[in-house]
Amino acid sequence: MKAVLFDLDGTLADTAPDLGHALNLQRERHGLPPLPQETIRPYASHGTVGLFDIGFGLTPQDERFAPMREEYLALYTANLCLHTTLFPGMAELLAALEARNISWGVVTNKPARFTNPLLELLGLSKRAASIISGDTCAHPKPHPEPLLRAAREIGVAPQSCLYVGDAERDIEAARAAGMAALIADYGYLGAEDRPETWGADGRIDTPLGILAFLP
Ligand SMILES: O=C(O)COP(=O)(O)O
Ligand SMILES: [Mg+2]
Repeated sequence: MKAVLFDLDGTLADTAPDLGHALNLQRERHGLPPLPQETIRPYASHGTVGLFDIGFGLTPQDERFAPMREEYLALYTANLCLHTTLFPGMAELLAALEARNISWGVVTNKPARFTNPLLELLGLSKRAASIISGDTCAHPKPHPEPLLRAAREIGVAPQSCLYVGDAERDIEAARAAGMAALIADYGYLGAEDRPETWGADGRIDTPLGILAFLP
């Protein structure tokens, strides 16, 4: 393994508190009471499609979806990093990778207008060897293109990359890209998720667990 690539929401950083905060601000605007964070958390790796399902019972086919999404994204922009932190152990893991000369990068479905400022606020922009967002390539995950783009930018073969994610589309994308894949069990898995059927190479319950899969 020459590089480790991370999903962002639910794998690298615990973004659910701020995603949920913005959702509750929007619910308040629409006369609805706040939802508990535990209710929102399992939807936090599924973008506005997931958040609007739990927050407003809206699907992308609904004509209210697009204007509501704009309103939500403005609220999230204004509150991007109030409560967001790296998951416990992640800072130590990144330092351990750098000490071993293993490159690391981020491949997320989050749009770049959020990914880039967030990684800057977390102090990671200059350390990441590649940062690929949901709108960097023509197709987001589960398409392999964003993962292949990251490997190309880092200058390593896909077969030498390990991808870590917390949603089925992450593992699907890694498989399709020819990369090894780990499931972050500490992320935003939902009650209906069946991670044992996703075909991953392993599961970790803490970021430092990744080290066991590296040379
Ligand atoms: O914002 C999203 O759609 C999910 O982001 P993730 O791919 O980093 O989990
Ligand atoms: Mg995720």
